[in-house]
Amino acid sequence: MERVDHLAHERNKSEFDVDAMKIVWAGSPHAFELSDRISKLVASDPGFRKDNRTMLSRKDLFKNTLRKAAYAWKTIVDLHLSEEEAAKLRFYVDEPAYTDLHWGMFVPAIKGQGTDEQQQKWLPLAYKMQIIGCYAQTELGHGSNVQGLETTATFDPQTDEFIIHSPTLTSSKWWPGGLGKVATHAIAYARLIVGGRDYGVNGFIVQLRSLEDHSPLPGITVGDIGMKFGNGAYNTMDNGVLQFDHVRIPRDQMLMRVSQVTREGKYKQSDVPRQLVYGTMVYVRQTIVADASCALSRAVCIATRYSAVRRQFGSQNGGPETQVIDYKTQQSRLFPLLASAYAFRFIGEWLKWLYTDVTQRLQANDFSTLPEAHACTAGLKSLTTTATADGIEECRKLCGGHGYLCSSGLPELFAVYVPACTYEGDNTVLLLQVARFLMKTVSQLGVKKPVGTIGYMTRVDHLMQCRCGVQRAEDWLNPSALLEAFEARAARMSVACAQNLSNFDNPEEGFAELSADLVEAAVAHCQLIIVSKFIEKLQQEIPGKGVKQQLEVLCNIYTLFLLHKHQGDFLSTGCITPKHASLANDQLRSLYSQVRPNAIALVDAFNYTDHFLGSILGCYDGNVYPKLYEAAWEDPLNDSVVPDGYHQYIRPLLKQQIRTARL
Ligand SMILES: CC(C)(COP(=O)(O)OP(=O)(O)OC[C@H]1O[C@@H](n2cnc3c(N)ncnc32)[C@H](O)[C@@H]1OP(=O)(O)O)[C@@H](O)C(=O)NCCC(=O)NCCSC(=O)CCCC(=O)O
Ligand SMILES: Cc1cc2nc3c(=O)[nH]c(=O)nc-3n(C[C@H](O)[C@H](O)[C@H](O)COP(=O)(O)OP(=O)(O)OC[C@H]3O[C@@H](n4cnc5c(N)ncnc54)[C@H](O)[C@@H]3O)c2cc1C
Repeated sequence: MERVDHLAHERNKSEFDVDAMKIVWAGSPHAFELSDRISKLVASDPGFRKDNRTMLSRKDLFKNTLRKAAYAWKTIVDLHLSEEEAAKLRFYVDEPAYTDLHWGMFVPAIKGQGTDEQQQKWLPLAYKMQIIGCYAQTELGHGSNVQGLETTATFDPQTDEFIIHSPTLTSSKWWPGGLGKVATHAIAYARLIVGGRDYGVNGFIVQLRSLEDHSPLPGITVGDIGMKFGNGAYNTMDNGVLQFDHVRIPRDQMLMRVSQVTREGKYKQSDVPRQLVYGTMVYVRQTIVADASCALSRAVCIATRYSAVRRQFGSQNGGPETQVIDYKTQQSRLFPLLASAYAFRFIGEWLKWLYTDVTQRLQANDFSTLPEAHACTAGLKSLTTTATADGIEECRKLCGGHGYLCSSGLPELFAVYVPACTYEGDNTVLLLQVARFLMKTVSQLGVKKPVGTIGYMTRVDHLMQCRCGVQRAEDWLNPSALLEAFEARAARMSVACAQNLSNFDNPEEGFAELSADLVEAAVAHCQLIIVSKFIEKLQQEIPGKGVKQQLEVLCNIYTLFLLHKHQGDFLSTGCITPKHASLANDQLRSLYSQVRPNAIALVDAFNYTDHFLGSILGCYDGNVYPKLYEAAWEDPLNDSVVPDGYHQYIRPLLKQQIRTARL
């Protein structure tokens, strides 16, 4: 049967080179080729089928995930895939699994916190998957408060071992992915006790299960913590519970890059900052920012394509009804999300650069940029995951009733994504870290020159009193006007918090009292980072017909949408007047019209296969209705026309004879 492209008329409207945009989205021609090849490989292999996920019981679902993970590994080995290709393959398999924690946290923790000898011993085993690791930090009683962890690692000088112990119920490890049913080893975080003294939390490599029969080793109690939110979704992951009963490990299984315990039982601190114990979290937060654009763009792709297919109202003289994408309300909800997906893509790229830079500096014993890297990764992780989780849910609503069907892909995408607001640092807790960094910067103004993303604070005197020069709606397209408004807002909110804080005798009490305002100041600062990096990106040369123009439109939409949404901040800090706000809104409306003919091509540029999207509403050819109709009949409930339970529960009801006055 000939395949009809129901969105061809939309694709013909586009005003830019989609293939060139695909390369910008991927990051480079190499990255594009890699993604394109591996995504097609996964999509064409029935071994990676995922359309039945939401209908499986937890046990079947989990076993199927184990099968897929093993199959993915076999594919990687058989095809001799490189590390980069293997990571892409796991990404396109698109199913949370123990391997995420093995590759994403266990390996990086050993790399970041292990000594050279420890890396040489453990990494080859991990790379070959002869051991499978997880990252066991969080406990039943404490997740955010890492310093409050209760598990102990007590040095025994007699045997040259650490005794790992869970002294209370609340000290049980709780949540680590891969721990529940799979991991053979964990990086367990525990309080280091040497000679009766508590040296704070450190990482230890602990074997949990036998490498012969997978049974827990003596002293280890381990299991899964139970069903989580949504069908399918994150239930493919075995988040686990773990208790240690005086488990002994050799001394050299303490990760010793940051601090060491000698054979004689002496504690020694390296000359690297103690905060490096938290280094794995900085790394993972950076990857979460990069992933946010993937999840959001996926939802946006589904909602945009479906909005062009779906028609409601507005038919005249028997002509077709209006495509819902033509409603300004639909555009004002959808296009800022499209723009955010691009903005997050570029901020993810930039953050990766920042992370690489800080890692190289750390290796050369330059620790100066670590606080900024921590603030950026924490703040941007918080901002992008919150916006993405909210954005996916908005996309579901943008798809009306059909968005609520699992076959739209959106419920599962939301359920998989939403814990990103919590894991790897609760989003509010992380913004408070940014706020601490901001307050420290303001308090040191005049003493220490702010640099990098906080560099705008060098112009604080100007930013505190500058006036917005916008006179016509088009003036809002001027990057300097936009940047100055965002810088002034961020600076004024931080300075106001610092001034309020100075009224408290006890700074910690003040910080707690003002924490809601501090979080808002942190948001303003992080939004400024995203806006300024998007603008910087556009100062580079970007090849391809019309590509740069499209990105300029998206950058302006992202920025003016934020200004519109947070106009309370801009107005109350006096950065803009109501007139400026209204001009920004006029400009935003006109930008929506400019993006409209290009909307489908802009989501095509993500280059997602139908397999990866996993959505009938978002399929490339837009042939939504026949596919929805067919899929309904695939549901196991439709296996028989008369449902199981009819004879037990429906027929007796229909046949009952009740004689009462009322009935
Ligand atoms: C909230 C904090 C940051 C607070 O820690 P604290 O020790 O009380 O810190 P403090 O006194 O405020 O600060 C001490 C100091 O440490 C700095 N700092 C804090 N974190 C980092 C870091 N990551 N890198 C570099 N520096 C860091 C702070 O800025 C402070 O610096 P300062 O003293 O001001 O110079 C921390 O404990 C934390 O990170 N909590 C969140 C826990 C978390 O993220 N857990 C992740 C578990 S793994 C996971 O969820 C896996 C995800 C699963 C998946 O991907 O599938
Ligand atoms: C799906 C999933 C996977 C996970 N995987 C892992 C893993 O592999 N390994 C691992 O070790 N952990 C893992 N975790 C645990 C995760 O890192 C923690 O849940 C997370 O860090 C949040 O900590 P918490 O649960 O203690 O939240 P809490 O800190 O108890 O948060 C509860 C509420 O208190 C607020 N709050 C807390 N502290 C403050 C404060 N100082 N000021 C103001 N408000 C505050 C928070 O904002 C939140 O609203 C996972 C969690 C999930 C959901």
